[in-house]
Amino acid sequence: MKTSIATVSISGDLREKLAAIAAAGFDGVEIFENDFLAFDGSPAEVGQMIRDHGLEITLFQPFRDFEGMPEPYRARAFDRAERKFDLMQELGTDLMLVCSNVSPHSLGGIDRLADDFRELGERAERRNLRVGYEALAWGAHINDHRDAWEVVRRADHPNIGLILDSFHTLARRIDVNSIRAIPGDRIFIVQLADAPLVDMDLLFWSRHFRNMPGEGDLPVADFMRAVAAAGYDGPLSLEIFNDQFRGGSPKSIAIDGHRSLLALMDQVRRSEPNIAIDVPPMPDRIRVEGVEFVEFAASEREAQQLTSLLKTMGFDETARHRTKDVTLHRQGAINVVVNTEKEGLAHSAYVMHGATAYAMGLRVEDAAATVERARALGAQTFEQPAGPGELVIPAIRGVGGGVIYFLDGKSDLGRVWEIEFEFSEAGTSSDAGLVSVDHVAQTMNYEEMLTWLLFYTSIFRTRKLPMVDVIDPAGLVRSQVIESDDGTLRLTLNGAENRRTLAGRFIAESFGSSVQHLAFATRDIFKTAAALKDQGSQTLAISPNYYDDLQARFGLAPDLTERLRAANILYDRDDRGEYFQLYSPNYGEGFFFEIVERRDGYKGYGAANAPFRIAAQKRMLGTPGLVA
Ligand SMILES: O=C(O)c1ccc(O)c(O)c1
Ligand SMILES: [Mg+2]
Repeated sequence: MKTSIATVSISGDLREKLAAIAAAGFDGVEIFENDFLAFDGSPAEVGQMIRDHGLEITLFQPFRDFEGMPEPYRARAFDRAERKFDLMQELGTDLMLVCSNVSPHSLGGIDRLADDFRELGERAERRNLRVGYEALAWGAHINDHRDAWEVVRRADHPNIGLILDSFHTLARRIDVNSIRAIPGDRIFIVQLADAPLVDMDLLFWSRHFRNMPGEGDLPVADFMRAVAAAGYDGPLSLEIFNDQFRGGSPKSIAIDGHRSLLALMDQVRRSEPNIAIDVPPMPDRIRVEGVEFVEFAASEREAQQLTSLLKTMGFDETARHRTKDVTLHRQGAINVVVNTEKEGLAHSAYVMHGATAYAMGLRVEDAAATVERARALGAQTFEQPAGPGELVIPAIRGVGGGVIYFLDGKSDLGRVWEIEFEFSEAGTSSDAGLVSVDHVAQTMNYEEMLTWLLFYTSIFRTRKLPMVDVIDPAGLVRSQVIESDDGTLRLTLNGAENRRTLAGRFIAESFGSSVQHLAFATRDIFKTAAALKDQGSQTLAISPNYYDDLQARFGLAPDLTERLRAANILYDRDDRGEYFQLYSPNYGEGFFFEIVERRDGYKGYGAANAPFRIAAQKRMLGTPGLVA
C-alpha cells in the first residue's frame, strides 16, 4: 500500500508540511497548487526538496474548469494545461487532477467532454504525463463519479483515467458498488476523506469539515472495499480540507492521517479476505475486558488527601508495593493505585501536572498483541526499567503523555497484585458498594479530540457516539463518548475551547490534558450515598431548582424526587432505563469522582445533567475552604 497526503491537509508552509508528512511515514504527497504558488522556491527546487524527504509526488492538483468550454475559453484551457504540464515536468510528477467544471460558461454533453479529454490525453502522452478526471460533488455538469467514468471511458485514451474521491461520492450518497465495475487500472488515484454528518451545502461541507477516515461519519471503509474490489492498488491519498487542521500541529495531523490509512486498510482487508491488500500485518482491533486499575501520581501530602477522600468513598488501603512508594486501594473490582515515587514516569507526571491520574491499566486477552497493534498504528510504546521481582507491563503512551498498561491472563500479568504488592491483614471495613469503573473522563483541548478519538477507535474494538455539546456558564465543552459494545470500556473525551470553562481551567491548572474524572459504578446509589455520609464524605451540592424541573420533566414520584434532592443525586432516563449520578468535591487541580448507577440497561452518560453539575462545581470552586 502506497500512502499519500495532499499538502492542503496540513498546516504550515510547504517546508513544514513536507517535514511532517515525511516524518509520519507517508510515501508520497499531492501538491496542492496553492501551496506551491505561495512558496518561493522554483519547481525544480520543490521537486528536489520532496525527493530529499524520500517522498514522491503522487499528484499535481487541481486543474479547474477545463472540459466542455466554448471558444475562446476552450483554447485558453488547453494553453493553461500546457503551462501546467511544463510545471509538472519541472516538479517531477506525471499525474494531474482535473476536477469537473464549475464555470457558468461550461457546456454539458458527455461526448463533448470526452472529446476534450481525448485531445488532452494526446497532449499529455507527448510528454509522458497522465491526467485523471474527478467529479466534484458540486460540478456544473459532472458531479457523480459514474458520469466522470463515462467521460473517461468514451475519451478512450490510455493517458486519461478516473480519479475517485470518497468525499464526493459519499457526500452525495452515491452507491459505492458502482465502483466495483470500473477497471482498476483506469483509476489513476484514489483520494480519501471522511466528514461528520452535518446538513449543509456540499461545497462548504467539503472545504471546511473533511477529516481523516474514521474521524467522521461517512462509510469510507465501504467505499474502499469497492475500490479494492475494482482491482485498484495505487496510492491512497488523503485530501483533507479542514479549518481546524489548517491551524493545528503539522506533526500530529500527519501522524493521525497515516494512522487513519493503516487502520482503514486493515479493516478493509478483514472484510475483503479474498482481495490481496498490501497493508502491514497487525492483530485485529483489541477487545478490552475492563479497566483493571487507575493510577495517580501525587506528592506525599496530596497522596494523604487523596487517600482520605478515597476512604470516605469506601476504599481502604488494601496493599502496599513491595519495593516502591505505591499503595493500592481496592473496592469491588476497582483498583486505585497511588504512586508517590520520586523518580520514573509517575514522578515526571506529577512534576508536570500536579496530582494526576496519569495511568490506567486495561484488561485484554493478549497484552503483547495489544501493544503490537498499537505500535503498528504508530502509537508510542512505553517501557520503564523494572525493579527486582517486578513485572514488565506492556504499555503505550496516551492522552497528555499518560500511560495505558495492558494486563492479560496469559502470563504473570494477571497476578500483578500478588506479585508486586503486600496485602494488609485487616480486611476492608468501609465498603460503600462501589463495584467497578464505569467510565474514565479525559479532558483535553478541543483540537486534540479527533486525534484521541482515532487513537482509541483504531486500536480498540470501540465505537464513538455522536458528539454532544455541554454548556458551561463560561463556554461550550464538547463531549465525545468512546465505548465498547458491552460497556467494558467507556471513555468520555471532553474538549475545551477556552480556559474559563471548568474543563479549560483544568487543562490550564494541570498543564495539559489528562483524566479529569473517574466514575465508579454502584448497584444501589442510595445505599452508597448513605455509606458516604456515614464516612463523613461531602457531595457536590446541586441546585434545588434542578429537582423541581426533574419532577416536572420525568413525572417522578414526589418521594423519589425528595430522596434525590436530599442526597444530591442527579437523575436521567432513556428508553431502556434510569441513571443516577453523585459527585465528589474537587480534588487537586479540579479532578473529581463520580458515582453512578445504571438501571435496566441505561446506555447514556447523563449529558443533560452536565450543565447543572458544572455550575455546582463552579460554585464550589468559588467558595474558599470547600475545595479539597
Ligand atoms: O474543493 C475543491 O475545489 C476541490 C479541488 C480538488 C479536489 O480534489 C477536491 O476534492 C475538491
Ligand atoms: Mg478530491
